[in-house]
Amino acid sequence: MAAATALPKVMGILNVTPDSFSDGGRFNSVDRALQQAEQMIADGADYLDIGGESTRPGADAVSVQEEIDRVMPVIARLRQEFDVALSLDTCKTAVMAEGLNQGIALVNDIRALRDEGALALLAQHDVDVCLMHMQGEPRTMQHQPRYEDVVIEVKAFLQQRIRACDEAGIARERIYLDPGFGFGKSVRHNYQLLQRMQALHELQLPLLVGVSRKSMLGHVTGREVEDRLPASLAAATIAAMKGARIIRVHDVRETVDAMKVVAATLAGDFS
Ligand SMILES: Nc1nc2[nH]c(S[C@@H](C(=O)O)c3ccccc3)nc2c(=O)[nH]1
Repeated sequence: MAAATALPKVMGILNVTPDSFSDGGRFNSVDRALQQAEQMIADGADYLDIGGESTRPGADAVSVQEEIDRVMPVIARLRQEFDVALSLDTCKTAVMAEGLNQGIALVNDIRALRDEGALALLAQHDVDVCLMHMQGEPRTMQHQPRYEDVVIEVKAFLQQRIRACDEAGIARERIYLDPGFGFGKSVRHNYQLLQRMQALHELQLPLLVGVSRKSMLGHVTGREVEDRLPASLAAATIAAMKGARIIRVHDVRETVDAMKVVAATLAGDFS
C-alpha cells in the first residue's frame, strides 16, 4: 500500500450531547452548534462529526428518539447552510437511517455496524462508513480491559467486521477502520496501538483515528481535558505519520497546520 503523501483529512467533533466530555455541553443548542460548525469549517475541517450520545465511559444510554431529536435539527441546518461533509457518530440503525435521509456523507459507528439491521441499511446506500474497535460497552468498557496482544486482537476484530461488510454487499472502497482509542483499552493498550498502528495497514483500508483530548494524553502529561492541545497535536502527528487518513479532533485549526507539516514531510516537498 503506497505510503500516504496526501494531506491527512481533519474531522471536527461537533458534540450535541448535554454532557459531552470536553465542551461541557455548551453546544447543546442548535444555534451554538452552528456557530461551532461555522468556525471549524473556516478553520479547514474536511468533515464535521455529529454525535448525539456521549460515549464517555460510564455514560447512560440514550433512546433512539432522544438521539434523533438532538442531532437531526443540527444536520438539517448544516445541510442548508454549509457545504461540508457530515459524519454521523451513532451506533443505532434507526438514527443512521434518519441521517442517511438527511444526506450525511459518512456513518461513524463506534460499534462497527453491529446493531440489528445496520449492515443491511448501509448496503442500501453508498455513503462511507467507519468501523471502530471497542471492547465491551461504553458503560463498562474501562473496568478491566484485557488483551493477549491488543494490536493483533483489534486487527482481528476489524477484519471480522470487514468480512461482515463484504457479505452484506458494502464495498471495501467505502470503509474506514479505526482502532478506537479509549474504547475498552488501558493507557498502555492505547500507546501500544499508537506505537504499532501501521500493522493495521495490512488490512489495506484507510484509517480514521480519534485521540483528541483523550485520557491517554492526560495520563502522560497530567493535563486536564481542556489543556491537552499540545498532547493532542503530538498524537495526531504521530498517527498521521503512521498513515492515518482522517484525524478526528476538537481543535481543527491547529490540527490542520500540523497535518500540513506531516504532508510536506511524507512527500519530502510542499505545494
Ligand atoms: N471513529 C471514532 N469515533 C469516536 N467517537 C468518540 S467519543 C470520544 C470523544 O471524543 O468524545 C470519547 C471516547 C472515549 C472516551 C471519551 C470520549 N471517539 C471516537 C474515536 O476515537 N473514533
